[in-house]
Order: sequence, then structure tokens, then C-alpha cells
Amino acid sequence: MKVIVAPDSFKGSVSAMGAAKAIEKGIKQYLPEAETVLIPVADGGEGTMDSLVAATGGKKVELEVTGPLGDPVRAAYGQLGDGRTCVIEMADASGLYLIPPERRDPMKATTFGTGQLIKAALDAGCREFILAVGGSATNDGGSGMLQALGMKLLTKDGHEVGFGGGELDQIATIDDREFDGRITDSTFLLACDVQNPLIGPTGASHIFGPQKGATPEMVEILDKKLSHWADLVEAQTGIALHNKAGAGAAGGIGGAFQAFFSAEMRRGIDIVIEYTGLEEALAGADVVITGEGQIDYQTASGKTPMGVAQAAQKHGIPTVAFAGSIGKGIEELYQYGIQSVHSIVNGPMSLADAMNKAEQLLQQKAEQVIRTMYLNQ
Ligand SMILES: O=C(O)[C@H](O)CO
Repeated sequence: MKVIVAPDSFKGSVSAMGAAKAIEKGIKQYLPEAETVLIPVADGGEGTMDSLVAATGGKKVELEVTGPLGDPVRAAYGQLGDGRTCVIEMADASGLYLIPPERRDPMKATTFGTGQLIKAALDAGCREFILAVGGSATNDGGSGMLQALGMKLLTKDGHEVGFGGGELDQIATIDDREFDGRITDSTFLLACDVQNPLIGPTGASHIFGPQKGATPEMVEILDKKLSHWADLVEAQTGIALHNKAGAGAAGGIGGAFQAFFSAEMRRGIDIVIEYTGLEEALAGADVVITGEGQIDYQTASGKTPMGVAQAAQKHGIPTVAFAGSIGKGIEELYQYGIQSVHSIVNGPMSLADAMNKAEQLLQQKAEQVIRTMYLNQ
């Protein structure tokens, strides 16, 4: 029997690799001769870098960059096994999780650190980039990232503007003469977590500003400032970001990529499936086991278990999904190739207990599922 084990992480509890190893242990407990292929995956959010680095025999390179509020932070880029491809989770350098709630301030927060990661990877020879875009603390339209890569954003007096969404309306000129020339030789594959436009009621400021610390008044101001930025970008590049899908991802960095980089947007899970070689590994498999902390109707919007199941379905292979917790609407998932969804929790227990014991529970569940598959053999 060949089993592909392709879970996401169970957030706050066990990494994708840890989950995959626990599931493998459970399978082998009943069926030591089973062929197991471990492919830890992610959907473009947290864990994407780890998954791709592990699958390609790459490495993580850590460096100090400018954090969202200007303080130094340790962040990493992943260099894949081919040496050319780099994966960056922007939240690592510019993420909301880096700032305690009381200090969050999208007027000041910058994406400069994300630009520094790109620059460091360019220096290391990378020319193909995978960017996991989302989870940011910023609303600066990606201006900080551009500054880190040499773009001069100048006031009408010719001074460089400061960091943050609050500065955008001070920009009078975008001077690209010193913008890193290596960007033109590079390709950027974006895994954006949302498709929101840059401006307006469904734009970056209105939808994601509040979680970054914006008050209702601030949201209006930030939206106007981003609108000024979008006008300038359009005048410079001919690309109107205002209503462009995905331009509002991560405070507008999604738009900066679309305007100034050779960028293509794809579903995060599809990028991960391609780069981890999951499709190739599926040949001859009998079953796929995937999983995530929570599985519910939202899983159908491109989360890991659904993406994995869709890939397996193309090859006629059933997928079994494990979850820490099962929510409403899992029936939605059957059409995409998920055969069944199993909670790993084996009795009444607190969330903390379930999280602490996740590996043991995954192992136990995997053994039970494989036993059931052998019912008639
Ligand atoms: O970073 C953000 O603003 C959200 O995750 C949406 O992209």
C-alpha cells in the first residue's frame, strides 16, 4: 500500500512535518510494509517556507531586518534546492504577529523588512521568487518594500518620505532610477491570501486596517492616502491598482508587486503542490492523508486539505482528512475528493490537552483509518 501523507500544520500545536511523521508512525504500526511518502504542505500562509524548503532540500537563511515599526527583527528567506528559487513569507519581516495589539499602528508600519529579504535573496543569486503575501501589520501600499529595493519616494521638496501608510500622501515623485535592476530579471509568484482591491469599502484599509490598529477615522485617512499612492503609481506605470483584484492584499503590497514586478498571482496551495512535487508523488498511491487544525466550510476556499484532495482526485485517489476540530459544512468538501473527515480527538478533553497530545492523537487516528481500509482484505 502506498500512502501520501500531506498535512498542513495544526497551528499552535504541531508543525506540518511533525504531523506527517506522527501519521506515518500510526500507519506503520499496523502496516509496517506500507510505502509512505511525507509531503508536509501549506496553503500560502504560515509554514509555506518550511514546506518548500523541506520538500526541495533547500535551506533557510536568517538575517536581521527592519521590523514593521522600525525595530530590528530576525526574519528568514528560504532558498530552495535549485539555488535559484526563493520563498518569502512577508509576515516574517512585516507581520502583525510581531507587534503586541497596543502598539499596532498602520500609519507607521512599514514593509521595508520584506524588501530587505528580497534584496538579500537577490544577492544570494535567487531570481525566482515565491511570496506568501498576508498576515501583515502594514498599510503602506508596499512603499517600504520598494524603498528597500532602491526606489526613491520623494516629497515635493525632494526629500525621501518616512515609513508607513501615513506618509503616502507626502509622495510627489516616484524615482525608479536606482530601483534594483535585478528585479527585471526575476519572476515573482504571489500567493495572496485575499483578492481585495486596494481602495474603497472592500479595500485594504477598510477591511484589514482595523485588525492592524486603525480607528474608524484612521481607516478613512489611510484609504485616501492609498488612493493618492495609487494615482501616482498609475501615472508612473500605467497600471491602475485602485480596483485591481489582490492589490489590497497585505496593505497594498499585492498592488506594488503587480505594478513594479513581473508578478503572477496563484492560489497558495497550488504553488505549494507544484513546488513540493505532490502531483508526481501521487502516481501509484492508494490513499492520501491530509489534515489541518480546523476543517469546516471555509476549507473549501482553497485551504490545504481541499487543494491536496483536488490534486489527488485528478488521479482518482481518495483523500482522508484529519482535523483537530470539525466545524459546519464539511459536506461541501466531498465533491473535491475528500472521502471522509475525522476528528483526532478521542474523548472529552480541553483544547490545551488536545493541542499538547496532537502527535499522539494523529498517530492513533492514522492507525485506525488504515485498519478500517483493510477491513475486507
Ligand atoms: O495582511 C493583510 O492585510 C491580510 O492578511 C490580507 O492580505
